[in-house]
This record gives sequence, structure tokens and C-alpha cells, in this order.
Amino acid sequence: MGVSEETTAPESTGISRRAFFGGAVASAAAGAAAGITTTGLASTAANAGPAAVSASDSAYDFYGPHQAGIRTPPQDHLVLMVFDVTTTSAAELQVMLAKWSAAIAQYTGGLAVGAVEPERDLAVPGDTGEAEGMGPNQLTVTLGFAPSMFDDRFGWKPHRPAALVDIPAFASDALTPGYTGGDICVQACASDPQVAYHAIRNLARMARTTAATRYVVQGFGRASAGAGQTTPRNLMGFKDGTRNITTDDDFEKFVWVGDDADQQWMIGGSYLVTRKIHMLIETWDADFIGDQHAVFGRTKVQGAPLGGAHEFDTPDFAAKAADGSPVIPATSHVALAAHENNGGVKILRRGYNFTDGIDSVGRLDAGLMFISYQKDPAQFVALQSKLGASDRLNEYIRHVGSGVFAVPPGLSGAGDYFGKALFGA
Ligand SMILES: C=CC1=C(C)c2cc3[nH]c(cc4nc(cc5[nH]c(cc1n2)c(C)c5CCC(=O)O)C(CCC(=O)O)=C4C)c(C)c3C=C
Ligand SMILES: [Fe+2]
Repeated sequence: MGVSEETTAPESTGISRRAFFGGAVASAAAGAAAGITTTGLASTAANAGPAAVSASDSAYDFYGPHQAGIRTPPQDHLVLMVFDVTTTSAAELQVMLAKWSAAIAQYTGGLAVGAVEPERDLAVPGDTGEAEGMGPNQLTVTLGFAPSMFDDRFGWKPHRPAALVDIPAFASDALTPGYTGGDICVQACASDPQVAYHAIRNLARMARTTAATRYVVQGFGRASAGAGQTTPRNLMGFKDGTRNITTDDDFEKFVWVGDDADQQWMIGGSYLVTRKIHMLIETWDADFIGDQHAVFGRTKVQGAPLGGAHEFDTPDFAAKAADGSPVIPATSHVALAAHENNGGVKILRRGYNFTDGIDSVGRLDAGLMFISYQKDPAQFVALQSKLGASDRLNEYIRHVGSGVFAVPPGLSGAGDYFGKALFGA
């Protein structure tokens, strides 16, 4: 196994760099010393010494105990595609998943699948080519199966984990079928949007006789923070991701499916929840700052909990103002979502901002592609039951899409593929 994000620097960047070096000797020596691998994407003059490693040269290992793209510090760009499987043949599905798995291993290493420029004039290019020579760009591709995959079509019914059930309806939901449901979710994240899009586009191309695209969301400006990252802002202007899961203990406790799983194939996996959340931006932009603070329970510029001074101050939910009211309003977003007020429940948030231009009446069509990972979707359901009913933020948002997916553990190496344990039992 190469260097995984867990072994490299979990509390800092978590990046396994596949730098290219000037010569084979430098490459081998430096690689052996640091446990890094090279992409071989580009060559520089022999003996020129190590080249600077840019984001475009660095890669995350695809193989490992967990899929990359969960604990991986969020890259800047997301392309999320949800597929409906159109074939009813288990064998065709198996071939598609095996092809995808091999292809993702190539793409995350910065390589194409098939020739971009075949030698024969009449040959169709195997790869679409828009990421040619761009490098891995920290690409991760993470895949999950919806509850619908465990119906009668593919013989997977006996393998359905008990936790994998559709997300229930919540008060204030405004879901649309176009952004809800689906069979397979593929989350591609990268430091370059074109690299993420290239991976998704080519997977869709490969699957064109077995699966159809249900929807795609392009995300930017990660709206969550991983270990060692500064906290980004969401489109409402607030720091998002301040209190997120970062430690090994919390990943074991709240994110990774453990040895006690009812379905062994899910050990080391997780559950992905997606919510496409539209923001009523014009309404929000007309709101006064005191109300904006009360909506989140935090200040806008610092991101400090109300009553605190700094971003990482622990919120004091018991603090009272002179008039006896809570300093952090009880129906503020953080008061309702904090683990202190939810029996200790936490989730890993890994969302992205999105924009779809303008809507049919000329309003900005934008919001948060909310993505969370948890060892049981019930963790999300517990939080959203409260948020959906009482969150002051609901005046400014609409949940328009929803999905839940079982995310298997990482693949062990070449020849392993997503869903392998689910066929033929
Ligand atoms: C059900 C889970 C959650 C949904 C849906 C959700 C939507 C949502 N959140 C923001 C912005 C912020 N969220 C913040 C904190 C926060 N949010 C959730 C859960 C959901 N958010 C949790 C568990 C927490 C942490 C609470 C805590 O422990 O204090 C914050 C504050 C900064 C931070 O800690 O990240 C912001 C800002 C938006 C805009 C949104 C839907 C559009
Ligand atoms: Fe939130």
C-alpha cells in the first residue's frame, strides 16, 4: 500500500504527494525515503533536482481501508453525479462497477483510460482528453449505493444493511424528484474543477448502456473544513465547518462503520447523506446583521459563538443575557445542531457551495450542496428532525434534494472493485 492520508499527516494536510522528480534516481530515493510515489506525468532534465510540488502534482491513494474523499481534507471543487442504473442484468452491473473501479484508480493517479489520440483515424478516443497533462490534482472519487440498489433487480437484497433506509420526510422539506433518490452516487473532489469533471464525465460515458445520469451538482469553495484547514465561508457569508469531526477517535465513533456491522461488507465504510439546499439569497441579503447572528448563533466575521470572542471558543448554551434570554438563541442553527444538545451525536460535514445561475423568476439560484458522512444515517435524521422543525435558518433555505448511500470501504488493490462482495451470494 502507498501512503494513505491517515499515515501521511492526518492532522495537517493529509496529502500523499506524487511529485515528479528530475531523474529516476532522485525519484526512487526521495520516494523511498518519504513513502511517496511518482506519477511519471512529466519529465524534466536529468539531474535537475526535485521540482516544486504543486497541487496539480499531488495525489491521494485510491486504495486503502477507507474510500478517499471522506476524511480527505476537502479539496476546492466538487462534481457530484447520481446515476439511475438502467440495466436489470447483474452481470452488466458487475462489469460496469469493475470498469469504474479500474478507471478511478487511473484518474486519481492523473492518468487517462484509453488513448486520447488513437493511432487509427477511424478509432474513437478512449478518453475524452480534457484532463490530459493536468496531473492528479488531489482527485478523489467516492462511490455509494442507494437503498434502491437492494431491491429485486440484482440479487443484492440479502446484503442490504439495516441502517440503509430512505431518509424520512421532514417539516419544511421542499424536495424535487430531479434532485432526490437515484441508485449510485459518485462524488468527485479535486483541486481543479476540470479534473473532477473529467473523471465523472468519463465514468458516465463508460456506463452509457447500463446507467443514466439522474442529476449532477457542481460545487465550489468547499463549505466545510478538515483537519489543519482554515474554515471557509458559505454563500451566506458565515464560516462553515468550525466544529467538525477531525480526530481519529471521532472518526471511529461517528463516521466509520465498525466490526459490529450487520453486513460485513460495510466494515470500514460509511453512509453518505446528500441534501441540495437552496438559499433564498435575496431575502438573506436584506436581513439585518443582528438577526443573521441570531440565526446561526455565531458572529459573521469572526465566526465566534455568541457570547464568545474567537472562532474556536466553546459555545456556552447555558449563558443568559441580562433579560434572562439565552445568549445563543435556542432555535439558532448551532444550538439545535450541536452535539451537546443532541445526546452527543456528531456527523462529518463535507459540503460545497453551488450555483445554478438564476431561477425562472430571475432570483439567484444558489446554495449549499450539503454532504455528510456518518456510521449510521440515523445520526443525520436525528439532527435534521430538529433543524427541519425549528431552525431559524429555515426562513432562508429550502431543502430541494435528498439522498442516502451506503459507501463501501476502500478497495484493497487492482482487481478489487466496488460491490464485489454483493454479487453471487
Ligand atoms: C442535519 C444537519 C445539518 C444541515 C442540513 C445543515 C445545514 C446548513 N448549515 C449551514 C451553516 C452552518 N452550519 C453550522 C454548524 C453546524 N451545522 C450542522 C448540521 C447541519 N447543517 C452541525 C452539526 C453543525 C455544528 C454545530 C455545533 O457543534 O456547534 C455553522 C456554524 C459553524 C460550524 O460549526 O460549522 C454554519 C455557519 C447552512 C448554511 C446550512 C444549509 C444551507
Ligand atoms: Fe449547519
